[in-house]
Amino acid sequence: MKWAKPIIVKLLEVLLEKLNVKQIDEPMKSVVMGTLIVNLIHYPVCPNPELTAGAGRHADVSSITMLLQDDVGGLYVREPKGDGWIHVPPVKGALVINIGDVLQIMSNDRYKSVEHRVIVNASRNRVSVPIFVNPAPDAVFGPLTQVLENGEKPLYKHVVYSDYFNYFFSKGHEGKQTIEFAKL
Ligand SMILES: O=C(O)CCC(=O)C(=O)O
Ligand SMILES: [Fe+2]
Repeated sequence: MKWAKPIIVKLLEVLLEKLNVKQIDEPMKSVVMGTLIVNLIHYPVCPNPELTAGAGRHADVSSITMLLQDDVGGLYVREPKGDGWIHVPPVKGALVINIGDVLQIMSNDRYKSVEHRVIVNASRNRVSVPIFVNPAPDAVFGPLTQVLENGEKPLYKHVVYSDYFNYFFSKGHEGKQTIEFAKL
């Protein structure tokens, strides 16, 4: 986490600057990076990948997710337009950065969280290490005043992060459905 944190801060600074947030102060920090969670995921080899849920289609409930994947592959993101899936090929030394629902909501849809899924491999085990950059559980987030200052209509209400998180885990993965929880 020591090496990851400065990269996370830099990425968030750049993304938030485009939303007119000049500096990430303590309250903003608690919203965009109040909780950092590292997962170590093992996808066992499976002779019939099409019969197995590696990771069902979902969008992350993070502000951003930073993912290190090994060289097996199997991560797919939804095509921006259409129903297809695009493989995210492993690139040695590269990290995959996902936008999560929290940034989509805060940006009032300027940024879009990416729907993704994982298909397991028929001949090799796969390991991935995502870092979820989440709000603190008690942080309240919604469309930023900086984004709405020109009279733009908010598309989302303000929600407590733990409510959003619990809603996500209360049901199966169903693509980008979770964000409906915060829709106005
Ligand atoms: O294993 C991966 O590549 C992605 C995992 C994932 O999407 C998740 O844990 O939210
Ligand atoms: Fe994910």
